[in-house]
Amino acid sequence: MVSFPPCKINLGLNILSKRPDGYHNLETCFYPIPWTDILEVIPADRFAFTQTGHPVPGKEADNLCIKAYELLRDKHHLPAVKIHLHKILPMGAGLGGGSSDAAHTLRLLNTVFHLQLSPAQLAGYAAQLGSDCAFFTQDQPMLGEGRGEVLSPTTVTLQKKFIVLVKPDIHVSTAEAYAGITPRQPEQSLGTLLSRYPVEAWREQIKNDFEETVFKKHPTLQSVKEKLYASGALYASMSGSGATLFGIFDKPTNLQTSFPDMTVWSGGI
Ligand SMILES: C[C@](O)(CO)[C@H](O)COP(=O)(O)OP(=O)(O)OC[C@H]1O[C@@H](n2ccc(N)nc2=O)[C@H](O)[C@@H]1O
Ligand SMILES: Nc1ncnc2c1ncn2[C@@H]1O[C@H](COP(=O)(O)OP(=O)(O)OP(=O)(O)O)[C@@H](O)[C@H]1O
Repeated sequence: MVSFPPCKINLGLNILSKRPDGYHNLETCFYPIPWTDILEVIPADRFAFTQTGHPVPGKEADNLCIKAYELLRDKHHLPAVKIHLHKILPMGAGLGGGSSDAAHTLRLLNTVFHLQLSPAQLAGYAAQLGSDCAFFTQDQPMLGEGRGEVLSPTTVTLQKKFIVLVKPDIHVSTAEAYAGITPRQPEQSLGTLLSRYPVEAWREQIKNDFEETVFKKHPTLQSVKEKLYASGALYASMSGSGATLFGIFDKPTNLQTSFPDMTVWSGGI
């Protein structure tokens, strides 16, 4: 069985406090974007993992698809499978591609082997694989709290809008980005702000707390954001801990020629 793990953008990202377990409490709105990897899981005589497309850095055994399989195999006595991942999404990009692959491996295993795991059980397993993973057990925008795994529905919608993602050739480590932050409680919750204002007004209201320190270290990212606004974006921001910037537009917009040496994706929602 095949699935298409999508990526996400973060509409706003407030880092609220540091936790005793070393993670940070945050609030964000995860929004799914239909730019995807391709993932196949089929029953097999022996376990095998193959991978094409962009090479995934690190040891193969650390691939989140394998970690996801091992997690469910140990709990539910799964038979062997063959997993194939075709990697399209940029990595270390703030788009959560690896997290999505992990969650979609769980979802495929649930379906292929009729495990009948509930959405809550799937989200619980996913959260063991990474803070962003639980979100990808859902297919709609969600508010994320806790370390990102406490999810609740939101009415925020970007329907009929167009998104441009720009990924410069810069890598930002998530752990390092968190280490550069001084957490603080915002005056108004992100959920309230997102529902109260139209996209055009978010520029003054909604922010990503990582931008200040990450932009200081990589000024190119600030200039990409400015160029997105200059190109007509209603709202532009960095996603996650970077380095992808996104712009939300009223009409189809293709900016590859504006960012010739960067990876650009654009599409409707
Ligand atoms: C930046 C975001 O993408 C926003 O959605 C996420 O918070 C990152 O989530 P993720 O990549 O799934 O993160 P994990 O793999 O769980 O953690 C990577 C590292 O990021 C830091 N981390 C992550 C999430 C969180 N709420 N607080 C943290 O401090 C920790 O140092 C952790 O060791
Ligand atoms: N299936 C996978 N796809 C991508 N990366 C993977 C995968 N499995 C493990 N990884 C490791 O995870 C790292 C981060 O990948 P990912 O695509 O999740 O980054 P990201 O978009 O920055 O995530 P986030 O938004 O959570 O910060 C990679 O550099 C790689 O070493």
